Amino acid sequence: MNTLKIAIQKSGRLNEDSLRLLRSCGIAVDNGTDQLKVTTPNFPLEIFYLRNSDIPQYLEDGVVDVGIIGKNLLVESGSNVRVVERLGFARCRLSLAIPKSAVGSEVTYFEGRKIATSYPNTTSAYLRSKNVVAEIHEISGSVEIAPNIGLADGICDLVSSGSTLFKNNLKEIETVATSEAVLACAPIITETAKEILDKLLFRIKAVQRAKNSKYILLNVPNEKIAAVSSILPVLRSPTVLPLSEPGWSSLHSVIDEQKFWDVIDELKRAGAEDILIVPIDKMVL
Ligand SMILES: Nc1ncnc2c1ncn2[C@@H]1O[C@H](COP(=O)(O)OP(=O)(O)OP(=O)(O)O)[C@@H](O)[C@H]1O
Ligand SMILES: O=P(O)(O)OC[C@H]1O[C@H](OP(=O)(O)OP(=O)(O)O)[C@H](O)[C@@H]1O
Ligand SMILES: [Mg+2]
Repeated sequence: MNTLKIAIQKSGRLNEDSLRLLRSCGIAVDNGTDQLKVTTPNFPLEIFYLRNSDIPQYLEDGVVDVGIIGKNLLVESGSNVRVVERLGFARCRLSLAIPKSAVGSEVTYFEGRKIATSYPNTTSAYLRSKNVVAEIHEISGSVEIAPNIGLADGICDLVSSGSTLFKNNLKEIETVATSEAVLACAPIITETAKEILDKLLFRIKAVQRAKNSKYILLNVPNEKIAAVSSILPVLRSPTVLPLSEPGWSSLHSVIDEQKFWDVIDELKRAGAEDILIVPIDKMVL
């Protein structure tokens, strides 16, 4: 069958955002609560709903062509798998943490001590790179509890808001790696799968670009158009349309949302009024 086989986490932190991404690419997706393998009616995809931790191996073996997983897991599995696109969700970091009451603020704290983690390979590589010799105690979940029950002197685990560390009386001392969800590709895929992947990537990029950009409309007196335009961090020169009120124009353009906040005060000082910022659904350049 001429399809691209894609692995998605069956349930957990990546599931919802992965499905949302495919849907925002115009692909009709079933949520996979009953079936572990579904095809999509309006795009040549075969979706495999799998355990997150199994996806790197399925990719490496070529059972699936691509998969959405956390970069942290790819690094840990050491698999020969290519990242083809960063997806910007499930952002977190793998960090070292120790009890709040412990004296120490860096990795050397762990010299000759015991560290609990679900990421033994990444953790030992980091300790090696820092010339620290520590004992690694591997556990598969609820790692933050380990120091409190005397299982280890500290941990190396994923942190996002930091609330799990806080609740367990731990303090973060060093970031080992940062992570986000990525689209990863098997070492070898067929030409047909590659063509479908290119189409999927084209859509994903259009969606990602749109997410970070906003459509901006503002009114400005004609004599201030040049000044306002020079401040706007836009893709190209803005569209200028006359208002029915003589001497005034409306400026339209696309801007990076973050940059907009940096220049808002300057824009107002230069004469911009009635500023509207509108979301963009898709953006093809
Ligand atoms: N607190 C967090 N904030 C943001 N992203 C996170 C967080 N915790 C984990 N992640 C990311 O989400 C991925 C999936 O985590 P999740 O806890 O859903 O699955 P899991 O328990 O690791 O795997 P499995 O599906 O095999 O049970 C992780 O590999 C990581 O990339
Ligand atoms: O910094 P925070 O926002 O508190 O998030 C960090 C927590 O999230 C993850 O666990 P998860 O909730 O996925 O539980 P799990 O160990 O069962 O996978 C991670 O292992 C941390 O425990
Ligand atoms: Mg988890």
